[in-house]
Amino acid sequence: MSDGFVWFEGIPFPVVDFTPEHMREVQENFVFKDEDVLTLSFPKSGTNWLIEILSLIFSKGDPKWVQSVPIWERSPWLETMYGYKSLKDKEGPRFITSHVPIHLFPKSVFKSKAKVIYLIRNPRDILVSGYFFWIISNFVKKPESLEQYFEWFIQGNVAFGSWFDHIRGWTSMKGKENFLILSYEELKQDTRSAVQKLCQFLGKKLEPEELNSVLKNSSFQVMKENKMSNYTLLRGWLLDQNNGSFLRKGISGDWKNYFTVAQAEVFDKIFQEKTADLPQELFPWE
Ligand SMILES: Nc1ncnc2c1ncn2[C@@H]1O[C@H](COP(=O)(O)O)[C@@H](OP(=O)(O)O)[C@H]1O
Ligand SMILES: CCc1ccc(OS(=O)(=O)O)cc1
Repeated sequence: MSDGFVWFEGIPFPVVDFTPEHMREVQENFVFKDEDVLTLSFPKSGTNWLIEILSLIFSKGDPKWVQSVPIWERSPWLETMYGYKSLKDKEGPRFITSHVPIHLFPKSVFKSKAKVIYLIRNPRDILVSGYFFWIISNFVKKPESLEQYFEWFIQGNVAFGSWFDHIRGWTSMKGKENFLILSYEELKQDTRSAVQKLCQFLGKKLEPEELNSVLKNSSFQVMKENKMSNYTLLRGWLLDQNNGSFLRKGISGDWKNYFTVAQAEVFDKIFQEKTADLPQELFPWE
């Protein structure tokens, strides 16, 4: 640890439960199984919403599991020491979460038939969401202002590095049979259709009332009140005791309330430069 991050291969990671040695161990030794379901994202893309939906799909809409087991135990965060320990010898199908960029990820995933879901979100909303989350967190460098965090974000000096590199890396898997790209925006716009798409990808069939229960129990309001999913259990340790909320607004386009006109222009320019050669259908918000 040096400046509020742990650095591994030139990329900043959180300081709690991460070490470079451990990151190397995960990269070299974690073995994926064909039955695994892997949620991948850049932080603040709606990762925990997707985990809640997956938990409910596999429970056929029964909320018992999401109401009794913390979200980080249901789909542990692979690159943390805690997550790796709980996952590596676990029997049966596993839910696994990761924010690691593709070039530092365990190679075994590319040989397995594990179902991989990459969640993407407008990076402007990720930036704003990240700013409000990291200022109430105690495990990454805290920005002093949104202006400062804006600079860090476009330079890639935030937890897990550059959003642009992250999506370029992972979306190169587009088209593989076991790889699904889903956006926060499509989840928000038509949650029912997005959940049906997930079910199809996962080979799961839900009855209409089971689907309704998935939608109800993964809704923003219900998740915000579920202490197994709203991260209030970590208050006073990884999160500030009284400030802010993990489930903050849960909307698309909130960046418009925070970016100045100049920041919006700078971001547009960088976005265009860095994504010009990528399939534009990856970015449904543009
Ligand atoms: N059920 C839900 N519906 C909509 N957004 C949700 C949600 N659960 C979490 N989110 C949003 O997802 C973001 C967190 O993402 P992650 O899980 O990757 O850290 C937060 O965004 P905001 O800060 O914009 O509200 C949070 O509010
Ligand atoms: C407090 C542990 C925690 C919770 C949620 C996080 O968000 S994200 O998964 O990185 O987007 C990070 C850490």
